Amino acid sequence: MLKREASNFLRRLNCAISGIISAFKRERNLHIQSIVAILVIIIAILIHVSYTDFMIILILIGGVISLEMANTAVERTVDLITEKKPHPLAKAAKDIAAGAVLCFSIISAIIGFMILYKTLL
Ligand SMILES: Nc1ncnc2c1ncn2[C@@H]1O[C@H](COP(=O)(O)OP(=O)(O)OP(=O)(O)O)[C@@H](O)[C@H]1O
Repeated sequence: MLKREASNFLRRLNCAISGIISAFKRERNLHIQSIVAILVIIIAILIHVSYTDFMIILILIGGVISLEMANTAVERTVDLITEKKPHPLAKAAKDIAAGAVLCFSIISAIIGFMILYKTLL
């Protein structure tokens, strides 16, 4: 029983890792966001942000990257269903998913600058 649970967990973990690899292979936005994330982490370390601020930065980075991956999943599902034929609902679904990433990215950038400003003051 426990062995089956463990094997199911490993199978799901393997699927999730495949999903991450698949998204990173094809999504240019994820490459850009990852480079920005690495730069932000390096700057945060160099200017000695507080432990709490560093955790906030990690949550924001995780949020942006996770939302981008969810956006990618929406895009691929829409393409699968519509076979890339134009449809107003397909447009709405993709635009709303992209809007969610934009909202969180803007909030993250604002919080990032607030942390930078507070730390350098
Ligand atoms: N089937 C469709 N019907 C109507 N409009 C669509 C459709 N597919 C895409 N669009 C419009 O084109 C825009 C770009 O779509 P696309 O699938 O190229 O996504 P993207 O945001 O450029 O992401 P990526 O380049 O990573 O695939 C969407 O945001 C949407 O407004």
